[in-house]
Amino acid sequence: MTHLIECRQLTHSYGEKQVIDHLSFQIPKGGIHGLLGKNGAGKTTTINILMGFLEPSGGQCTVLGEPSHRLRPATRQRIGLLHEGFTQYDFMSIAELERFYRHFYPGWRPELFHDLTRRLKVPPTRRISRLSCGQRSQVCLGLIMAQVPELMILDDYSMGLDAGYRRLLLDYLQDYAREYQTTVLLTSHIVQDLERLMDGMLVIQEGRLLYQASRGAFFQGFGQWRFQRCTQSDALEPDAVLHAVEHSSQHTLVCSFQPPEAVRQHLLARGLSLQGWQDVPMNFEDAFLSLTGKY
Ligand SMILES: Nc1ncnc2c1ncn2[C@@H]1O[C@H](COP(=O)(O)OP(=O)(O)OP(=O)(O)O)[C@@H](O)[C@H]1O
Repeated sequence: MTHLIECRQLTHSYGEKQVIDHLSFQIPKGGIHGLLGKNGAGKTTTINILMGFLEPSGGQCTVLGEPSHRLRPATRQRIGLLHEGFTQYDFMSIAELERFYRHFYPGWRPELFHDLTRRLKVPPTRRISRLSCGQRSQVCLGLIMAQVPELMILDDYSMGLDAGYRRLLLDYLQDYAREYQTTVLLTSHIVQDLERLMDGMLVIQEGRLLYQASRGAFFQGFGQWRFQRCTQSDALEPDAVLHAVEHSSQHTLVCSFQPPEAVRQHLLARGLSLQGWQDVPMNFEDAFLSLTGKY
């Protein structure tokens, strides 16, 4: 099996509203993959389908080689899921929860749980319900790491985490994925964190696949340029070459997956003079916003 996840023409509706629209993608074995999109794009719904919590209205979805809505318990054991920092059994203490979980996972590594939770600086006898949101997320991450799953799905893993712990986790997760050969699929709204972390990215918009590529291919292939705004540039619209067009008071900004010279020629052919033409460097957040649109 070369792909741990395969979705083909997936659709899903809540009542009349279709929120996943013929979504097809594959996640190969190995690496850290970002599932990105704006609020309401369909990320959590997709994860709920992958985990079998929702049966898709149409299309196929296989996870670890099995249909996602019919995963066997033994297959589920190979998947570690973080669901927006949520943990059941919040009446248990941190130590009780670790003892409870360890029975379900043959490869349980208590030292990985303790390694991540000893930084909490709260006693292990503290109940989960008495922890802050970020502390609870840290316990959840410890529970998932200790499982040493083949596939780790982290939905909004950064929820409630402070900057220091997020940084620690990014380094930890990269080493962990390499050492234990775990394939990671994650979502986060803190896209600048993902720039260093991800090997591959998958962007969904209104339930459809907008873009999938390796991180390197995205940065190499996607560019942004600006030039002086004029009457002709005000009339520009996205097309086969221009992915997006925006205007500030004095400039027009265009972004594209085409090489700079092809974009220039495309604009010159439309009669633009391209005065002050220059490349606009982008960090990952800029590039993500140019790809998906700001609002
Ligand atoms: N149980 C539900 N019933 C009806 N509509 C729902 C339900 N859950 C989600 N939706 C709608 O489905 C769409 C996709 O929601 P989803 O939670 O999958 O998005 P998301 O990409 O995870 O968003 P966010 O980044 O805000 O967490 C949204 O328009 C949302 O309002």
